[in-house]
Amino acid sequence: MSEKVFPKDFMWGAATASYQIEGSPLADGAGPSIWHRFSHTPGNTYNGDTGDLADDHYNRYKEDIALMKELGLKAYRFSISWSRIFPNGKGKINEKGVDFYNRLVDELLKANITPFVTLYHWDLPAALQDLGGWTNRDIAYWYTDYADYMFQRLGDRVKNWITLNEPWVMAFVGHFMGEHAPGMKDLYAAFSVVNNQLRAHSKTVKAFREENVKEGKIGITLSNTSHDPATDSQEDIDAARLAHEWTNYPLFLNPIYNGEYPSGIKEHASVFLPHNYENDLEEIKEKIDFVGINYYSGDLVKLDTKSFLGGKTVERGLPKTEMGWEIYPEGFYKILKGVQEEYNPKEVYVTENGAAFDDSVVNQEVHDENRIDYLKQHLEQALRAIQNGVTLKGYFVWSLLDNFEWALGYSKRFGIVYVDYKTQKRIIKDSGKWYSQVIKNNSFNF
Ligand SMILES: N#[N+]C[C@@H]1[C@@H](O)[C@H](O)[C@@H](O)[C@@H]2O[C@H]12
Repeated sequence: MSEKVFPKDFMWGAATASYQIEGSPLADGAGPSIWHRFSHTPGNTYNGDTGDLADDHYNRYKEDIALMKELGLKAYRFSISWSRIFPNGKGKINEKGVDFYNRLVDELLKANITPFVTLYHWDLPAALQDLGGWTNRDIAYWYTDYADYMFQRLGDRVKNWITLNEPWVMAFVGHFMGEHAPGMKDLYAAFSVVNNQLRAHSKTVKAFREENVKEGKIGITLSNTSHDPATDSQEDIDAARLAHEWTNYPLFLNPIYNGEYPSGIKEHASVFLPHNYENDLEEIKEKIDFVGINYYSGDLVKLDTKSFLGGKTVERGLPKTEMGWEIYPEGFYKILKGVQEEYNPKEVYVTENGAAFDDSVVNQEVHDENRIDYLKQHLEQALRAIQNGVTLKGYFVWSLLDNFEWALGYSKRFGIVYVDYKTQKRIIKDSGKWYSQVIKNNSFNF
């Protein structure tokens, strides 16, 4: 057995998102989000599940923060529901919505837990969707006004800000595949959403600098799947590279760091980018303080001229999680090493990593050895990345609690804490107890 020791002050945390855990989506003057609308539309979610109750975190946040303290979390990543603050997305402010997040932040600080706030985790105010949502160029102003208002209200206590969560998923799963809110199936719309999210992100970074949030840092969280070529043929190598540029961090970091879309996207997909997008690139190029990396799995990519951007994924035959995703820890290292080599961010945080398994309660315990194994294997790769020059400063496990897994509803459990949705009872899983020891020792045995 070898002990894997992390750097001193490594930021150990857990992550959640507003619509996935809070419940009470319309409480105290909040407006509906596109996920409230989407989940209440029959056929859109597993079993017709909605976020109406979820983990009832809106009412149980103190209990959940006590759990975080018991686990010994150093940090907690959560998102703000835009439509609690601006019920119509802009204009009238809902003070009771602001008050909830003020109380949440104050309770975290009382527990000596550092808040990491995600300003947008997919729950757009429905009123803005009625104006075109992320396909409307004006969203960049609406979003920046919302973000700037949050800097003003919480910036005295919240020092770590994430503008957008997984903008690729928002753009393509929500606007091309139609499987997430708002349920569109339009590739041109999806690419305009990419561009408008980048415009909104960079305008917000500028607003953040102007607000001069003392000791504040701002970044973006990006989804990633490790894509390797299925064979060593040049066509598969090219297809894998293109899949990487399209679905992973380059699609957003290349404009942010280099002021242009990745070369493969310009060559093979520029027709889908908005007219005159080039005029936005100078403004989009705006320094950020950290990059958030989300990672779950990897795949192999093979040339397939019938697929978008000419690549289809094939499997390695590895063990899978309940999501049907192959468990590929090596890919975690490749993504972390890759982002450092390609963009050299000042700081990197793993803002999500975790797994869904078929958890069951036995005598009020949850023995999820498979999740412990998944976390061990991935943390080993995270440490390897640090030892190989990656400026990795922290790790947020996804997720603190079992929660609403979007279109899959409550059928998938990612938490290190089990939630009985009927009774709202929380049970710390064996993985939560294991993770708590990792945090306490800043190390683990492998
Ligand atoms: N699926 N899955 C789990 C997890 C999802 O629950 C998060 O909300 C997203 O940020 C990201 O997709 C990852």
